[in-house]
Amino acid sequence: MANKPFLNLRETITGMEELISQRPVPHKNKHFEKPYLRDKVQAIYLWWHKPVVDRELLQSLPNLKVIANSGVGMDHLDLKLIAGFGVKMANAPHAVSNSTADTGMALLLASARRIIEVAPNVEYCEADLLGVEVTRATLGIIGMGSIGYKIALRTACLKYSVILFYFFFFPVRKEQEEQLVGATYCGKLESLLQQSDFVMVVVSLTPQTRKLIGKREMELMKPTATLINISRGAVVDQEALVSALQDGVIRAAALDVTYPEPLPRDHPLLKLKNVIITPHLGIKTEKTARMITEEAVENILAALHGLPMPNEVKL
Ligand SMILES: O=C(O)C(=O)CO
Repeated sequence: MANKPFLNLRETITGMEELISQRPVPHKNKHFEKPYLRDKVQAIYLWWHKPVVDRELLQSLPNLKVIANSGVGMDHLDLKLIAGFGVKMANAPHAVSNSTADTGMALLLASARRIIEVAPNVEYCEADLLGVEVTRATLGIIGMGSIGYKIALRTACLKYSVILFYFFFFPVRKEQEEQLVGATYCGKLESLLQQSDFVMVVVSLTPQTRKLIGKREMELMKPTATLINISRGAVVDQEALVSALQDGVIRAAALDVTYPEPLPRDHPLLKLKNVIITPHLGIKTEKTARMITEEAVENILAALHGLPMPNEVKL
């Protein structure tokens, strides 16, 4: 019962099936194979990146006013193209921050204590299964948006020394937030990589952040360091990562994101013991799904009523 309103909302906004017409409209988007009244559609709620928003779709919806994204990352969208059609765009940075930060911390702890590697082994722990300590470790967070901040908050009880590096997407320092979480701003990515025991990647994927962490950056990291990526797979150079993990350049990696998603079954990353890969779990909790929907509805209603949208993405 508790799920019902949420599902109804989602179907009402995304579900073009609800807008029945007798005119079948073929479209390469699965969501649009069913008949619907194109000229009635004023808003789209993108649920886990679907439907694909391309020129063909935008051209087919003459009254579309707003698109609300169900997450914070928007690398799957051509924002210029959307703006060119006069359509407003919103995302959901607040709703996603806690659950994504939890995913990052879960990966960090699981990797530090080799939980996934040893879990199937119910024999008593052998000396060679030693992990690394997280208390008083140095955590480098690359990207201090809403998720980076929540990660820093979570580390306070572990007495981490948190160092931060902002990337292009968040060029403005948030000194008050830094103070609140006791984080030290690090002016150079190189020095963050050199100092950190755990490096957490939380930046958006943009042309500037694609392969931000490559061979050179991994070589700057400590051989005992762990790389955790909860942003987008393409921010890390995966080929360089495979070599770095095979050659002991870094200790381990924990990835919630890869490219492609999912990885082909024979991908070398899936064969390495010092890697944890989860299937882009980031925001996937029931509560977050509801909150994202609420945030999307708020934005959509604001746009349709000509009010300022709380999370408008401005180009
Ligand atoms: O919010 C997003 O875009 C995410 O992918 C979180 O995992």
